[in-house]
Amino acid sequence: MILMKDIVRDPNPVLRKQSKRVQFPLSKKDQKLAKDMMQYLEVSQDPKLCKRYGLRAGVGLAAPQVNVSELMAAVLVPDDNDDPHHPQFKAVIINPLIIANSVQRGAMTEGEGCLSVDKDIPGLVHRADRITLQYQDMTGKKHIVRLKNYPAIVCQHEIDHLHGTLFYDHINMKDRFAKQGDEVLFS
Ligand SMILES: CNC(=O)c1cccc(C)c1Nc1nc(N2CCN(c3ccccc3Cl)CC2)nc(N2CSC[C@H]2C(=O)NC)n1
Ligand code: NI
Repeated sequence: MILMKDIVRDPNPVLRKQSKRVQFPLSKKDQKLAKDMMQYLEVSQDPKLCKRYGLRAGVGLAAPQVNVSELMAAVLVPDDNDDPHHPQFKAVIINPLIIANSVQRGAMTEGEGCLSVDKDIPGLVHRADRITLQYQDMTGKKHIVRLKNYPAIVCQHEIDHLHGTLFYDHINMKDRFAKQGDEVLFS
């Protein structure tokens, strides 16, 4: 089970490395990693279990955050009314590729948090509002999905981790909450 002690913190250089492609069929190690990362998100989103294991709640976790420089991340974006049975987007995304970005930009009004960044870094994190994401699932099957708003933001945040980018790299430090043109803001 992944616990907070297993999560690498900024400025550990592993968070700035380029991850390597994952080969199929998945090794036993990669299968366990994928399951453990998704389990972390599920446990962290259950208030009782989150408290019991001393976790920080998250909707995304990337392999470099647990010290594995591979192109793999788990994403679990719950449904708005927090219905655990119908998440907005739930997937282990392997060798992900953003194959299209909307011109329209988007950002979360409250900014972003990251399990690997202990301090709060306020500011709008400017991203594409919609993306077309290609990834392989744990069986190696290729998927192409179109995402917008929260799920799109989370996937961009996690895919950034795979290429050594952290969310605050996208904040305009001179004017942290300045909108970029007709950027969509949502909470
Ligand atoms: C500095 N201001 C802020 O952080 C921030 C502040 C307010 C609102 C938002 C929306 C903010 N932003 C933000 N909030 C989240 N959570 C909201 C709470 N939630 C959660 C909490 C409890 C149970 C279940 C769940 Cl679901 C877990 C996820 N997550 C992310 N990110 C950025 S993309 C990856 C994702 C991530 O998992 N980070 C650890 N950003
Ligand atoms: Ni993060």
